[in-house]
Amino acid sequence: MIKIAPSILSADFAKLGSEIQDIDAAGADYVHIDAMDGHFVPNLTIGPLIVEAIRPVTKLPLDVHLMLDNPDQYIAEFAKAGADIISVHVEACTHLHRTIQLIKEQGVKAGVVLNPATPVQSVVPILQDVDLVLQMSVNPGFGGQQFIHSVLGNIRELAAYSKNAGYSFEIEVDGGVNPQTAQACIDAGANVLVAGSAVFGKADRYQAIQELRNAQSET
Ligand SMILES: O=C(CO)[C@H](O)[C@H](O)COP(=O)(O)O
Ligand SMILES: [Fe+2]
Repeated sequence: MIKIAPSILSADFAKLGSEIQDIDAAGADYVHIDAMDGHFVPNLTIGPLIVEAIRPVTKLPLDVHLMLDNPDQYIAEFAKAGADIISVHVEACTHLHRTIQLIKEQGVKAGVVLNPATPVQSVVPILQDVDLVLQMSVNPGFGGQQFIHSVLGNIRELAAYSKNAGYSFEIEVDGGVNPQTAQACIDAGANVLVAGSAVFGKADRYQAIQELRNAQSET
């Protein structure tokens, strides 16, 4: 079962509540929320205040992607605001096990994120502790970028690990996912597709989500 996580980075922020209700009614599985600090990535976006405002609007799991230099400092706040999944970049964590433990202590699911140039080896020691691995398929910071095809090798590698006993993590891919690139992601072993412009950029969100979810069977 392929899950679709529309990224609200491409939503109309002037009517964020109704944008989220729209993708909820259209069959989205998660609401993907990109928190950026202007340090780890060259953009500033969403903080816990917005997550708190979104929480009553939907029952969908809030999938929070932290692109912050010091994620430990904000994990409790995002959890308190209503996050269901919190993912941190391996490149931003000096003590990764401690950070993943901190997320779990808040009673939420924990994910680890890899940039396109980060080797899978860097997250292997944490795979038994995480609920989700998020493979970036663009360099983080902005929506609407081109999918980097070399990450498919990483997804295949992660999928091979996920079949081993003791591992139960989802494989999520984020950046440049559209009906053309989704198929390769699914075939490589991803089961959660993040899509910003490919969902919020379309007038018919139901059709956009269906096209992504069914990408595998289109061949
Ligand atoms: O984490 C992100 C960017 O750092 C976003 O989730 C991602 O870029 C989604 O946008 P799009 O599908 O338009 O590429
Ligand atoms: Fe993201």
